[in-house]
Amino acid sequence: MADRTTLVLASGNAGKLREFQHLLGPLGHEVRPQQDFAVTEVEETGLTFVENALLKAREASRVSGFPALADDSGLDVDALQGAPGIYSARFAGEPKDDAANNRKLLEALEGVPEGQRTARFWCVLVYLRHAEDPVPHIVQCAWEGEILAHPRGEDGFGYDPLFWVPERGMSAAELPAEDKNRLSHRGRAMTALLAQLSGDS
Ligand SMILES: O=c1nc[nH]c2c1ncn2[C@H]1C[C@H](O)[C@@H](COP(=O)(O)OP(=O)(O)OP(=O)(O)O)O1
Ligand SMILES: [Mg+2]
Repeated sequence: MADRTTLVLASGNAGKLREFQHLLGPLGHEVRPQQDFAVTEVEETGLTFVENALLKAREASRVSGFPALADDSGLDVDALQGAPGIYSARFAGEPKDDAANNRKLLEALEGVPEGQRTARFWCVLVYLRHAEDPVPHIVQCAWEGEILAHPRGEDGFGYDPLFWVPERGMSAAELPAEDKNRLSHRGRAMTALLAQLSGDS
């Protein structure tokens, strides 16, 4: 990514937008939400995070004419054999609802004791220089944690209130934004993507 790139974030998620602006703004990059260009949500028909991220990035770049960054992410819970996984955003059905998803996750894990509630967030980032870019930059990162029995904290988004961060002894929704950005699946994936892109124009 060149110095001071303007890119479109191929996401309708305000929580992701906040985190990417925090990660990329200080480096001089302008992160514009896809809503600025009237990009509408694509159907996430892939069977993997990477396929879904590619679909989102391609559409946002096609419509906006800018390089696009897409994030497809989700929660992988061991006791649920990897669910909700790529279906995390709609775990409790349509329309997407974080509170309903969190309730459904707690129900699904009822009776599962501490120690067997291990989980991880996955984040797959795709960067396309243009809509027909045949060589997308792709990174995949996980963030290990455990699913709490009760929500804690007010910050973040999505499943953050139920995601225990062992290395910090608090939930992801209790972590200061700066710390979440440094530790999280998304923060570390962005760092890895920037490393991959350095030297690229
Ligand atoms: O740091 C996170 N903290 C809490 N929850 C998170 C995080 N990262 C992903 N998640 C959850 C939210 C959503 O339930 C799913 C992502 O689904 P995903 O399709 O990638 O995003 P989305 O539909 O909200 O927005 P969009 O597709 O427009 O980018 O995983
Ligand atoms: Mg989505």
